Amino acid sequence: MEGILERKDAGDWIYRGEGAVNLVLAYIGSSPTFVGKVLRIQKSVRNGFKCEDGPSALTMHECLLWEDTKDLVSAPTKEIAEQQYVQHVMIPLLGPEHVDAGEPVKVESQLANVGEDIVIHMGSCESWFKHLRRCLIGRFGDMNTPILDKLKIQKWALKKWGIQAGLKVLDLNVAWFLFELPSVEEASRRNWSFEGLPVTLQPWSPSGCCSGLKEDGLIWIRLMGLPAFLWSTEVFRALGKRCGHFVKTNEATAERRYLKWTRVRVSSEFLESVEDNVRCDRPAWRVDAAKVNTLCDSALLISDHSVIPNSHGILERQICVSVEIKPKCGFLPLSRFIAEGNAIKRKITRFRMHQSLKLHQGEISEISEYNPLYMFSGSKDRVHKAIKALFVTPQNNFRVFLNGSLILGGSGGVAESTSCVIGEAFEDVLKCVIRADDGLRTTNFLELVAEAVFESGLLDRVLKVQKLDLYDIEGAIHVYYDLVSQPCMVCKDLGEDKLSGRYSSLHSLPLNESLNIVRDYLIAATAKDLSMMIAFRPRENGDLGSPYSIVFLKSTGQSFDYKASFIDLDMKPLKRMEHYYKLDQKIVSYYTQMLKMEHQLDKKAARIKVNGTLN
Ligand SMILES: O=P(O)(O)O[C@@H]1[C@@H](OP(=O)(O)O)[C@H](OP(=O)(O)O)[C@H](O)[C@H](OP(=O)(O)O)[C@H]1OP(=O)(O)O
Ligand SMILES: Nc1ncnc2c1ncn2[C@@H]1O[C@H](COP(=O)(O)OP(=O)(O)OP(=O)(O)O)[C@@H](O)[C@H]1O
Repeated sequence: MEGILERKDAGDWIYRGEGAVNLVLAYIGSSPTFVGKVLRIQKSVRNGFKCEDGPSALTMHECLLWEDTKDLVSAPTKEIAEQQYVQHVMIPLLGPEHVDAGEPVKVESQLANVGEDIVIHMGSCESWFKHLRRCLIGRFGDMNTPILDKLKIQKWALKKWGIQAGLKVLDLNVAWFLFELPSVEEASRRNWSFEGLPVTLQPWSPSGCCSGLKEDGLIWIRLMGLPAFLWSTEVFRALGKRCGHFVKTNEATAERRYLKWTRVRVSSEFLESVEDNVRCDRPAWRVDAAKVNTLCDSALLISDHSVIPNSHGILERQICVSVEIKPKCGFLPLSRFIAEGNAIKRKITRFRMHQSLKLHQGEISEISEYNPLYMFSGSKDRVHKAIKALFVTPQNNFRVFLNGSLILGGSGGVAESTSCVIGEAFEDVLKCVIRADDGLRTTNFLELVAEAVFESGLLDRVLKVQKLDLYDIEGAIHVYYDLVSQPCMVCKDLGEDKLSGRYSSLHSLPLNESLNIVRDYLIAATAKDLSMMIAFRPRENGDLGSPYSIVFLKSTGQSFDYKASFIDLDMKPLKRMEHYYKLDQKIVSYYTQMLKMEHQLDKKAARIKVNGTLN
């Protein structure tokens, strides 16, 4: 396995799908590190989003909002912030079994002192060794050390070691920092402490690192005991620059299949090449809307949830069919802050109303009969009805994969309604999965999906999280403006006095309550946008113990192992609150106008019927 994905690796990755924010690639190569994984790469919206490596990936107000989740607030990049959000916010709510997140920091601590061996070309690392003689490795506290601010450490080091200039600090990972300094003498003279944490400094010398020369001019380097070194963007950057040529990692490093996700270093050439390769697989409008963000130097490696590995994490040559369901919001809001004119929101689902607007805007060609209230009803029959409606109109809410390849639904976007031809082709492909006569396989398959959705009980959890949105956007938006210390635009537009009007109770909440409301609203927004993937593998007679749940399809007498997972648990940006409010108003106002028009047309038609004229 290569530590950095380079241009030559791009051919091993093929298009799997995409949403508004990420492009997802599936692996078709043979490296054990990547088999059974997908790579999630950030896109940059054409109007300007940049992958920034600032001191925090969050805005000042977001830092305030998530201040109780320290690891999230201190995340240096947007991508790490996403990981931390899944880890610390969504997993506790949805349960760890079905969320693919793990924790990179803790993973390292499990392996502390194991060491990380890589091979580099001897000839190319001379300058690196020279450079390293001027470097110290500092360990601040232990692996439980809260994330430390590199700038603070830099200031501390400058002051303590009396260095005027030439000090560089590299944030290696968690408690580890690499210091490059003009002279290591002053620093290594004695033990130090930083904010009460003991600081251990060690010089990084080749003799301490190398475990022996290889005959072919290659050398093994042990990277200071912590595997995370290899997986740190900064270290890869340093290695790339200073060693020139990174050849491979040792077996143990490569055998990290048990990790649920990892950040992988990617070169911009890899990203550019991948972008070229997959362009023709992407929906044209997605290509126009966003391109791969080649400024990012890492991507997320996540388990491929469309396939089921065996209990040892190995993918077998067995048929695996999977469904992806984006169930959207599963309840009707009750908030007392919903304006009278918007009362329709209490009766009609947001999904249904949004369908009308989407149709009007040409985003879809047909209204879906899918009803999220059925999907979340907890009744098997209704879940079944919901799944059948999704099959008929998959849009971006339903996809089916066979061994990782899309066999139904829209690749990276919205699918047209399922035509007879598509339906027949699907029925045919199901031959290898469902043992039933022609014409019955799709019906049985949809029953299997409904059974698993119902059995798993996962949607109950999702609904609970969605319902954290107690105030509806019509309430939460007022609180938002207070949090960001801006005049409330909603009160202004409504001509309300913020302090004495209908929303004054919201505008006079203590800060901690305001924070809770907006935080819960955003968490609920994630839960309203997530997708669930369920992968099925037929159980053969004699299959012994399996780590997966089992679902029995009565109509065909078949049993299936199934694995259900959530994907797309991204944090929603705080500033999107305004967009949420505007979109909500637009959806409701379009729908109410449409109802009015329909009503008028009905009346007119009734008059024609009675009078036989248009008057
Ligand atoms: O606002 P919605 O309900 O239209 O949801 C958006 C989705 O549209 P949908 O209606 O499901 O087709 C939208 O899906 P598409 O890109 O249209 O497939 C995204 O999921 C978007 O989230 P983000 O921009 O990736 O953070 C979603 O935005 P959020 O509302 O989750 O922020
Ligand atoms: N872990 C995974 N295993 C298998 N397929 C995946 C995985 N993650 C994502 N995909 C596929 O890639 C597609 C896009 O991924 P994802 O939903 O994460 O993108 P996004 O840009 O965050 O989406 P959205 O715009 O909906 O927020 C998914 O619809 C799914 O088909």
